[in-house]
Amino acid sequence: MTLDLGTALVGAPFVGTPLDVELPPYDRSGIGVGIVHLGVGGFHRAHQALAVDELLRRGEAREWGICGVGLLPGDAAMRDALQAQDGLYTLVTKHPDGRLDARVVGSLVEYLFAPDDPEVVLERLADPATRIVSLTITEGGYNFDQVTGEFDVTAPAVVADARPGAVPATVFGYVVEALARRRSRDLPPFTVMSCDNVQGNGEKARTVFSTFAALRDPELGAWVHDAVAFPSSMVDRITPVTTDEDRDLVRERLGVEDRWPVVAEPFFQWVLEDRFPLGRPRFEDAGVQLVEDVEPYELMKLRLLNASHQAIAYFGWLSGYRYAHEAVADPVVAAFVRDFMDREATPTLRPVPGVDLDAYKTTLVERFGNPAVRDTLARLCAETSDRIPKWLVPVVREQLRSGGEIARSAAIIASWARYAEGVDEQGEPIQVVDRLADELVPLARSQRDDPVAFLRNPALFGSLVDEPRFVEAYLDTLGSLHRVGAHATLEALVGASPGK
Ligand SMILES: NC(=O)c1ccc[n+]([C@@H]2O[C@H](COP(=O)([O-])OP(=O)(O)OC[C@H]3O[C@@H](n4cnc5c(N)ncnc54)[C@H](O)[C@@H]3O)[C@@H](O)[C@H]2O)c1
Ligand SMILES: O=P(O)(O)OC[C@@H](O)[C@@H](O)[C@H](O)[C@H](O)CO
Repeated sequence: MTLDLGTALVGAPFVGTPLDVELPPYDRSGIGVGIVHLGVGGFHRAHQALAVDELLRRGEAREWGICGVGLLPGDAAMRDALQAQDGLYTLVTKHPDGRLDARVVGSLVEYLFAPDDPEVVLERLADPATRIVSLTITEGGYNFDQVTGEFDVTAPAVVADARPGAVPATVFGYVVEALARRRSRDLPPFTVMSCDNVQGNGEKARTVFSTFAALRDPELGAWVHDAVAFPSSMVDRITPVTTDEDRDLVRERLGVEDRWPVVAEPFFQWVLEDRFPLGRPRFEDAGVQLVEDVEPYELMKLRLLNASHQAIAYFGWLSGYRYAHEAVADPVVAAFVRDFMDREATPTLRPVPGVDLDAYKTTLVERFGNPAVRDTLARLCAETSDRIPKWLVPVVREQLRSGGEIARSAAIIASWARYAEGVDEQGEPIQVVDRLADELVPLARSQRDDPVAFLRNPALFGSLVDEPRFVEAYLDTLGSLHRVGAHATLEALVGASPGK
């Protein structure tokens, strides 16, 4: 028997299913919207929405249901899937030994596709019941300069949204217009909770939203800056892109017909600053760590997990692997990643309360190696210009300042430059998915004649091209990648590690 989330469950009591899937055991009617989430992709559905579902199962948080909002044209597919299923979807947790857990998540009680009716979204945001607006809009969504950290006021979509009376199209236009409406109605502002992999994501969100608001009206900008709370967070759960195989698995092994299930690893972590003037759900009851200062956790995660993902991505792809678990099953790749973590990323970290960093790093390599998750290197190789400058370049800068090692970080950047040439070691094309691909691919191709061409991009690398120690290490790897290929280059890098 197959349970169709689009028909069987809507409006029906979630009891009596013969299937081995946990259904929401709570009554979904009457759950109020207290959170509006912008950017409902895989991650939100595997993480925050799960936490709220957990609270609902405990009989809590009935005023904290989530209204998901898609802002970009590409979100029409999520609208079609979720609206057909009354917001329900299956979350499958994949254990390394092949075991699966599955539950149908019921916390997304509404989904709005903003281009369908911007006014409905604005009024949902401005509604007094909305007390938290959360975001997973990707690193690129914040529209700030990688080096200066400043909001790019020249982006055409931003300029258009800042015009008086504009119908919003960007996240900035929506959030700021809604805040302006609340202010004019004497309503307190909602809390803006960023859940993106951006260092200092709360402060970054404050900067970009208040700068945008000031373009409309300087007084509004000052009010957004001072009156709106922007708690920072560290979020962690590897959530790959859903595939057709995942849909088949959900249908065949679990008996659920789901237009867009989500799959994730078992690990879940969320460390959150406790700054919610209008209140919040009791997230701690769902395993969330509420702390005063999130920064040490963020740095640990972005520099050990996310930067290591980039260490695996291009070397792995050029070595012929297509999945993260395949790449780290190769002892040379695993040794390289661990060396990078130990010798270059770790020295830049502050002590992290309650965390044994050695154990954390060991767990990370195990998580990358989970064969059931099937996280693709293609996902990790995408949009690098929003990732390496944010997660890895700061490591290089700090190590240069302190006289620490930088060979592996330089090698990771060189592996990106080699990958960005758009042709692999067998001469097969590589599809470079990056908002700057049109600029980066020709630059990378020119590096056979002009080896530092790729580095001459201050928006991505600042002045690294003027740092002789960095450039020497970078050129060593790039030359080796061209001469002997990715795997032999990694072997040499690992063999050259002190202590090996
Ligand atoms: N996937 C993971 O393993 C993971 C883990 C931790 C954190 N995250 C964070 O979550 C983000 C999203 O990841 P995902 O796996 O859900 O990706 P996804 O591609 O499934 O979803 C991304 C969502 O963001 C929206 N979006 C993208 N750019 C936007 C913009 N400029 N303005 C407004 N909306 C925009 C998209 O329309 C989509 O709804 C990541 O970039 C990262 O910051 C992801
Ligand atoms: O999704 P992004 O763009 O932030 O980065 C790619 C991965 O490194 C990231 O998604 C990790 O899987 C995630 O941060 C694990 O919690």
